[in-house]
Amino acid sequence: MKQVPPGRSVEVRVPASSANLGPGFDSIGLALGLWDRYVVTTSDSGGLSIEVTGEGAGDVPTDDRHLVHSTMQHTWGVLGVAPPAGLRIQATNGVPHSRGLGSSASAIVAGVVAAQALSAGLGLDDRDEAYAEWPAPGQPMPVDLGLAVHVSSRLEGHPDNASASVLGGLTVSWMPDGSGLDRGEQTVSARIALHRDVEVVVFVPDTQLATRTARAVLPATVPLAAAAADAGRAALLVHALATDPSHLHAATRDWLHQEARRSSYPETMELVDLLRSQGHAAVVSGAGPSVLVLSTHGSVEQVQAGSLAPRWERLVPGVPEHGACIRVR
Ligand SMILES: Nc1ncnc2c1ncn2[C@@H]1O[C@H](COP(=O)(O)OP(=O)(O)O)[C@@H](O)[C@H]1O
Ligand SMILES: N[C@@H](CCOP(=O)(O)O)C(=O)O
Repeated sequence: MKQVPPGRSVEVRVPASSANLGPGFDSIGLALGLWDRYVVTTSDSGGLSIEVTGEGAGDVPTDDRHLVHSTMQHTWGVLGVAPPAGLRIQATNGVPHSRGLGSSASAIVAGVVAAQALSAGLGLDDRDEAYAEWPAPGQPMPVDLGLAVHVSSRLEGHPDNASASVLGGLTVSWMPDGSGLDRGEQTVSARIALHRDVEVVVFVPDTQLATRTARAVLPATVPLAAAAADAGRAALLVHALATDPSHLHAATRDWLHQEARRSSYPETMELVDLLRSQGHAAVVSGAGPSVLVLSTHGSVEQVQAGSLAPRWERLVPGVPEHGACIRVR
């Protein structure tokens, strides 16, 4: 088996994401302009070194349990290459953890694309011909984004966050035969151009909620009427985001997951209810507890938390056109 060579270094930047956007549960995602940055370097001396600054510093493990590291090992297994003898990961994290902003997906995507990039030129596929020589520092390093969507979605367990972090912008993801993530199907994503007027506001609380905990309260089955209503609104949501933002308020109604999780994030729903009563297209961001408002450039200043403001940090992060970026160091 070929081994990832020593002496390679890449810089990887990956954006946050907001999943669901109301009715698009487990399928629709939007990249947000909050970024994690990693420098990943291989060496010929054994051992692992991980340094973390920013979000998660002091909380995430800095040994082989670190999510970026474990994801890289998994990805090298998928690619059929042996890991390098030594690995250094320097993380500067800007994506808040356990706030419904896709931090775990960002970390997983970083691990997948870093592993792909560092294995370039090993003759693993046709694309590799171009990397017979390791590129000069500063060069962008393209990777197979379709593979990145698939591998990161399977590791994350749902494709909405990971797809947006890989591709940027607005994404809709699905499994071609519809039988779910746990049977090995390829995950596919469509990248949809956002209407130029769309702008987003995010309200981030101090409190955290693990996605696993928020998923545990969801029912295994839902009434047909709820599924039908969400399907219609999800279709309208794509139209509203791509073509006609005047429909955003109606398009962000959801009957599948937000009410079922209300007791997990009462303050989140209090803010969602307040903003929606004022006509803003507010939703729970991912599994919460952050709140996302889909607005327009002209209306964004009107999107305020009012009397609830002290509990929330208000951000206008922008929606990046591109997702994960990889450069040679
Ligand atoms: N950049 C990162 N580096 C290492 N671990 C991370 C990173 N981001 C997230 N994680 C792990 O993922 C957990 C949060 O994941 P999750 O509950 O899915 O919330 P989120 O909505 O932020 O994705 C963190 O507690 C941490 O264990
Ligand atoms: N579709 C998922 C999205 C979870 O997003 P996160 O950012 O909270 O991890 C869900 O709603 O469970």
